[in-house]
Amino acid sequence: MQMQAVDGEVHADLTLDGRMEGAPGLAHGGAIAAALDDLFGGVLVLLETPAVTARLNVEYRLPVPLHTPLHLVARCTATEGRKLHMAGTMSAGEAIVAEASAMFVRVEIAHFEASGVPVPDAWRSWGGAARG
Ligand SMILES: CCCCCCCC/C=C\CCCCCCCC(=O)SCCNC(=O)CCNC(=O)[C@H](O)C(C)(C)COP(=O)(O)OP(=O)(O)OC[C@H]1O[C@@H](n2cnc3c(N)ncnc32)[C@H](O)[C@@H]1OP(=O)(O)O
Repeated sequence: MQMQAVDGEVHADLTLDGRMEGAPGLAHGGAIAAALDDLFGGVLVLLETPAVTARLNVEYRLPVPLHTPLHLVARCTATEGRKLHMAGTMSAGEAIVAEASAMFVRVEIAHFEASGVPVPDAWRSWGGAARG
């Protein structure tokens, strides 16, 4: 998913296809949640903060059709120690089809390095969990 930073928010355009089908012709709720969670990952890049999803809440407002352009927007609404609160929307045209809120928790880069797969070099200059 291609993301763009606009005025402190992260925007993305996405069209879901048959691989993301739930009910016939409609997007699977898990795909909608994954897209919004991924977008919150983009907010972390904007903030240069390594963190992970601790809690994700999705409100499914309308069925999401496949093969239809969707617009997603996310931002960080508050920080509280290691906790980052996120909010985002997915829209089809003028209609908001899903809204998400999430709590991320800042971690050290070592959290990701534990997988054994190298992290991007840029992440090493970011502030980790110790940052206030
Ligand atoms: C991931 C990318 C990051 C870098 C950015 C690059 C972006 C690149 C762009 C795009 C790439 C794609 C990026 C995708 C993005 C999606 C993100 C994911 O999918 S992340 C995978 C799913 N999430 C996990 O795997 C977490 C698993 N959980 C943990 O590792 C731990 O539980 C962790 C770190 C969340 C907390 O563990 P503790 O031991 O470090 O800290 P404790 O003391 O337990 O919690 C700290 C505070 O948070 C609260 N807390 C923790 N979990 C909570 C929960 N589930 N609900 C409510 N509060 C919770 C606690 O009560 C505590 O609060 P008090 O400080 O006491 O006030």
